[in-house]
Amino acid sequence: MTEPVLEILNLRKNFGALKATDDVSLTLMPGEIHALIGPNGAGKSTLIQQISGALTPTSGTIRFLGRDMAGMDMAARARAGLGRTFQISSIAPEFSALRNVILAVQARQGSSFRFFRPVARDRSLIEPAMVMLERVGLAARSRIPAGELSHGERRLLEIAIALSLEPKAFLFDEPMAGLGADGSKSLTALLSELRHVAPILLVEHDMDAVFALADRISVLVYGRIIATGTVEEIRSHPEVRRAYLGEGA
Ligand SMILES: Nc1ncnc2c1ncn2[C@@H]1O[C@H](COP(=O)(O)OP(=O)(O)OP(=O)(O)O)[C@@H](O)[C@H]1O
Repeated sequence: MTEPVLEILNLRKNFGALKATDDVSLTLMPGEIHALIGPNGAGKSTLIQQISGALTPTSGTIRFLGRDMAGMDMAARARAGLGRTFQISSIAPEFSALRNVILAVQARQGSSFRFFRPVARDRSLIEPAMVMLERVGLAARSRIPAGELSHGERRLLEIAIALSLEPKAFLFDEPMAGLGADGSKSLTALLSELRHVAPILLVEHDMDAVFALADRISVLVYGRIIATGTVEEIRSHPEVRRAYLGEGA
């Protein structure tokens, strides 16, 4: 049987009396996009933050590639292959798009032997960095300072940086936020391909994107998962329609 890449078991996070995560169990399987949807305040960010290591669960287990992540901080989880973007921006605005990706490639390769070498002329860093920029469609913008890129382009640059770290799973927290229709469309196409690089746990309010992308959807309401299923199962689920999508959905 195929093992999940990420497995969450009976996770709970209390903020005082508030059960922000209330006995959540879910899996992320190889090759899939698993979308997590729910109304504002349902606990989506709280859940993602526990997976990334920004918040410590009250109880429960998070396993990544079979390993219990309890006690691992955010950096250790990132090194283990948990790729996360959109909440902590890792972009240096004064550096070119290329240089931003080079720094990530260098971090991945380990920089100790390169310390005194001029990074900008090191082909073993430039070539893989350009491959990442090409993959996200930013190759033609490689020389532009990151601070001058559009909002949508910075999203793509964040993905190129995340890709350089060779993730084994992606956590994407509202990647479509603030993008126009064109930006959402191209990011949707990119995420659809990225699932083959590493599976994606996707928190997203843009339901068009969710319905276009998700292999499975879990619906979170008041910290609890009320349903997990395919797009069709979730669209026709009576409790989901009542609690979240509305009867017109
Ligand atoms: N640090 C905190 N201390 C106390 N309560 C918190 C804290 N962080 C979140 N909460 C509460 O936990 C609940 C879940 O919040 P969370 O931000 O995870 O929801 P969300 O589903 O991500 O919402 P949104 O869609 O608006 O981003 C909310 O009631 C929120 O007010």
